[in-house]
Amino acid sequence: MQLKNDLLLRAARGEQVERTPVWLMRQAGRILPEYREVRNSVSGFIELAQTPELAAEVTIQPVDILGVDAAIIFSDILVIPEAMGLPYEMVEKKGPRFPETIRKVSDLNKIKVANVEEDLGYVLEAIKITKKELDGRVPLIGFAGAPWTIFAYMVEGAGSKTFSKARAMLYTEPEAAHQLLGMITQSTIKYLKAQIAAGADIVQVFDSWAGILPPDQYREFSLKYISQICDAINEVPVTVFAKGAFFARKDMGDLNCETIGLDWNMGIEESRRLVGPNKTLQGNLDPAVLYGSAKQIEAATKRMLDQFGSGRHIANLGHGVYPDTNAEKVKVFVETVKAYSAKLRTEKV
Ligand SMILES: Cc1c2[nH]c(c1CCC(=O)O)Cc1[nH]c(c(CCC(=O)O)c1C)Cc1[nH]c(c(CCC(=O)O)c1C)Cc1[nH]c(c(C)c1CCC(=O)O)C2
Repeated sequence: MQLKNDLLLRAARGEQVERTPVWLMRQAGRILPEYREVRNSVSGFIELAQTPELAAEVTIQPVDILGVDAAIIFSDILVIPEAMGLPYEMVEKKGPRFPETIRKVSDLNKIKVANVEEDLGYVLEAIKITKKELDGRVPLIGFAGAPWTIFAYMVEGAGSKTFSKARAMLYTEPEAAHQLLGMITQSTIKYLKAQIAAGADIVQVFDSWAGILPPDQYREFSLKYISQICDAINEVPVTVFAKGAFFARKDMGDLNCETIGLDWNMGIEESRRLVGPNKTLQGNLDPAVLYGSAKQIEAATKRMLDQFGSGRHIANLGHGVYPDTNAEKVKVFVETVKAYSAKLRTEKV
């Protein structure tokens, strides 16, 4: 099916665009009252994510309501550990929890490489329904967690400020760590390929906990596996977002992917120098700017667009939108990107 708005895909591939495409990480979710309504009609997040018709509905809400240039499939990065044999719970107001964890070599017997069609069929079905209902309005983004971030949850068993158990394992059980990272990587490649076969137009890898590793360990235990994923996925453009990995930007410039996500601590001009000219950059407005006035949001968004200039860029926040953000403020961000980038790009030509 021909897309009516393919700005995101063209920007990812480095082609000319009339204006900068814009979407928000975590756009499908609690910032929208319409989401909360659907969410309240079921037992919780997991049931919602596992009901393809409802997952498709909340995936499309931000396209209708916020006017973003892409939909991202409603799911979670933690479906991979579940498909590998470690189920998760979503504890209200606290986040994910794994009753079983991996800490040592023998624990690897509890898990397997995911059987994607069988165990994640509900995500693939949600993608198919979403594609049909979007009817080519905007591209659909598929996603997965980066192996290191998934490892961190599987070992730690929950979110954490330090992920000290996961970090300890890199020293105490490095071989088991590599085995687990390898299994996650294989599962993730199968999963992303299945999402693409089901209709995802582009995929993003989230390394949310990149920033807690020292640079040498980041290279050995994270980038190595992200690089395998990038090499395996050639069907659609790939985006890598590694939160806090400011020290790895130069290495990320060598990844076999189209787009690198920046968080809001990463300087834009410095990132362009480090990453080089051959990648699209995505980001990176501070999500807290959306707590400011409409005037402040407009000014900060314009400043960001000026800094990215006429180079390859997809506008986004520097991390997921905070759940208590007012949706009207998100619209100010989206509208400002659309209007101001169109003006910048016509002036520059
Ligand atoms: C680390 C991570 C997770 N999940 C995700 C990441 C990587 C991105 C990031 O760094 O933010 C990714 C994710 N999670 C969700 C999406 C859906 C699509 C989107 O709108 O971006 C995506 C892309 C839905 C979700 N995932 C979750 C919710 C909230 C559940 C609810 O409705 O109560 C949603 C909408 C739950 C979740 N899931 C996770 C946590 C820590 C939590 C609890 C805290 C929180 O709510 O943010 C793990």
